[in-house]
Amino acid sequence: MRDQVLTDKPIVWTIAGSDSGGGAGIQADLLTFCDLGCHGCSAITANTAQNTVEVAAINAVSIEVLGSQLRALQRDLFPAAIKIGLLAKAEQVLEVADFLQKLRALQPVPVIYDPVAIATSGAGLTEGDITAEVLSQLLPQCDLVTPNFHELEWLSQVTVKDAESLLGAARQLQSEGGAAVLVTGGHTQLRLGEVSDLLWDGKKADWFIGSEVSGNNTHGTGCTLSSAIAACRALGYPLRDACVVGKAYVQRGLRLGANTHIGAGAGPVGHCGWPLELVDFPEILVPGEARAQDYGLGAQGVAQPFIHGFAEVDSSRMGLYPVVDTLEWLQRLAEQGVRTLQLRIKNPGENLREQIERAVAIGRAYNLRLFINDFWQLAIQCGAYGVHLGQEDLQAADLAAIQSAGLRLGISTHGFYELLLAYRYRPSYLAIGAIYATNTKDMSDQLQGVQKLARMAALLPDYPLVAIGGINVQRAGEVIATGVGSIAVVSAITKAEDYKQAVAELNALLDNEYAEVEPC
Ligand SMILES: Cc1ncc(COP(=O)(O)OP(=O)(O)O)c(N)n1
Ligand SMILES: Cc1ncsc1CCOP(=O)(O)O
Ligand SMILES: [Mg+2]
Repeated sequence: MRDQVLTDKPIVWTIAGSDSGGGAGIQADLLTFCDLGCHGCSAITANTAQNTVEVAAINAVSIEVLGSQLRALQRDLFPAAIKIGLLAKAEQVLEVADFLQKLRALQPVPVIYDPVAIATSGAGLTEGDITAEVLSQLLPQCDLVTPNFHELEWLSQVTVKDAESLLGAARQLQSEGGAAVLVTGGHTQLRLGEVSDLLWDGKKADWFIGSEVSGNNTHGTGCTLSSAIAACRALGYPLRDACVVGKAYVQRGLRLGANTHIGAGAGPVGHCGWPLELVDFPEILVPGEARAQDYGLGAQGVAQPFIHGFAEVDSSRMGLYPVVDTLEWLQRLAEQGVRTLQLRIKNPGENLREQIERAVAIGRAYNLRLFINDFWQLAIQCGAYGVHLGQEDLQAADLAAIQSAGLRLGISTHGFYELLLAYRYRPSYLAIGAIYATNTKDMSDQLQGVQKLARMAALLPDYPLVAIGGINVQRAGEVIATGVGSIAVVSAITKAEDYKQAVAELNALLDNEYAEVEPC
């Protein structure tokens, strides 16, 4: 069992400077990798002499020393992701860029670069200027670069004075090197009390809004953030999920580490395990909300006013939730006592309205929680119990109309980022998928797995959550154990040899879990 756990750990490298004070650099990176379930390896670029109040020396290593570490790692410990921190001179930048180019030709590896070059005091940390080498050689080998405001100004050559110029600088940097840009807001607040990061990936801008934590233990936050993002990428999380979890990990370290006393100056940020509490996660800014203007999102055309708070479902545990495409299935399953159902018609004929009207009538007759997938206008017109919408539908649908008609709203999500984004609308439930591979719909690039589901479900313990995708009688137990109150299934019922037995077995698993959670 122990071996199994160890071999399952993804390998993450940090190419960075050692901080003799133990708060930043390699030391912070390895603590982060370990906390987030990865095996950390290191290639040291400089043996810095520092404590919590001063950087006394940098002590860059030679190209030979740096290169020999990288080559030794490559021979035996191929990385699932790489974090780069302090590169102390131009030759090091070129050595690492060249190495990465060859390594990534063998196999794609996500690379996250935290451009550490200026200390908080303003002192340069490099021997000479490395700007040209970073821009022309290193950034093209990186997937993400995580500058703070000063580093953004340095690399983009754009003066940052507000949200608009910040986005302009991020766009400039991204277009230059090709890497996505996450601008960290720890040093400058655009809104009082908020510490917000901007992600620009070349297509879309996202603001992740965190709340300020009072306290002086902030040393190593940039290193920790970029390492946490690298760890999450190694775990297979897409970029946005990795950024959101990384920010939450740092926030948790700031919050729980605020009262430790280490050194006379800025103490190290805490390393406190996987973030499982919603309080540490950023809010994702939604266009149309009041503060969007302060983050430069006010001028983007006519944003839909931000609508939140939809009619509630009567229980956070909606239980077994079959998703079916005919009225016959609705009728059959209602007769079996199933209470939560969805009508999901993907090839509508001319009688769509009539089908929805009849579905609503069945729903009323059996007192169902019946959700209509996609067709929200017809659902409103027919007086349905609720509608289910995907992420893309959120932009197109008239949420105000759904809300004012009193319909419940369920929203699909595929990871932390979408979960947090959809949660801002306070829908009636949030669906998470696909948990496993499924033949019902191509979800191959959006598989979540049970461990990630459990981590997402932990954030919203009392909120109605639905898991979907590849769930069957064999797998339902471990899904229900994550704490979700509902499992949505298609083929486990519609393709079952005996659908009545499938309903009974899935219900028994749900009842069993609920009985264990709720003492009578
Ligand atoms: C309960 C539940 N969860 C997710 C989905 C998927 O909805 P969506 O993302 O809109 O995709 P389609 O179902 O329209 O293909 C769902 N239908 N139900
Ligand atoms: C509609 C949908 N959305 C995410 S997975 C999925 C299909 C689930 O079907 P099955 O239960 O047969 O895997
Ligand atoms: Mg849909």
